[in-house]
Amino acid sequence: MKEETKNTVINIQDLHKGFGENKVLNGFNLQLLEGENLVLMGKSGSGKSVMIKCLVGLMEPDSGKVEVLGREISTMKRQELDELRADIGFLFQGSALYDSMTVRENLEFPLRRHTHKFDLENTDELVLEALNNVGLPHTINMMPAELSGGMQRRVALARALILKPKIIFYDEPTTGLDPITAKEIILLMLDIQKKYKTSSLIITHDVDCARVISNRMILLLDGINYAEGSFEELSASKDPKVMAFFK
Ligand SMILES: Nc1ncnc2c1ncn2[C@@H]1O[C@H](COP(=O)(O)OP(=O)(O)OP(=O)(O)O)[C@@H](O)[C@H]1O
Repeated sequence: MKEETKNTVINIQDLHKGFGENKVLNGFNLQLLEGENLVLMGKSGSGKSVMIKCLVGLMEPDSGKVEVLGREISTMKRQELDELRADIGFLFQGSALYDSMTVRENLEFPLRRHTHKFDLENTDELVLEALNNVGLPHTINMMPAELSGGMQRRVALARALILKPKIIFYDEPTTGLDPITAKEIILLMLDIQKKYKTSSLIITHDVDCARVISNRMILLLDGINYAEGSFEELSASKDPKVMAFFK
């Protein structure tokens, strides 16, 4: 399929957001196409989290357009936003599993929050399907503390997938993992994209992760989408500011 015929699932145009004198986003643009793995790179403090918060309606932009799955976020009511969030899976930095809950309970949690989308009678089936997707069905009754870091990340991925989201946000999916486990997570992300045709926005500093997973990349610098292109294009750039991302 040609790129221009694909649907745009996220459309951010001319986004501005500042805190007093601190102008964080200064006319930032981003389009995520259906089925695409888009990697967003930006230095610490460049505004990646601020952008994600604007995307899911947790922060109000100063100006600009933010559309997710064809809907303008600023016009949506609280309940509509909640329903939209059921179409978005999150994999946060450091897994963020609930320590006091078993793996099963962790996975059931999003199902209970979004009963409009799923029938709770199918919970067991959905939990097992999600765990099978990440190769960990045997951990269902274990506590997060009993799992290795890589296994916790995979369970967190299963939890992000359980609502069969149209879009997944990955925030530093490989941070804190050894290179082999990081690679396993990246391959799993690729498998999942193939199987469910999800569109993914991946925030990472990990150049290897970006190389393997990205169809396209955006570099966030000085509050704007400073550079955009494939990994090959950007990593061959002679612009010192772009080169700094690939060192
Ligand atoms: N609620 C807030 N109030 C004031 N300033 C904020 C708020 N949230 C974020 N900022 C500021 O916005 C800037 C961007 O922060 P943000 O958390 O988006 O960075 P980031 O790119 O996600 O960084 P990291 O890679 O370290 O997670 C920082 O200067 C931060 O201090």
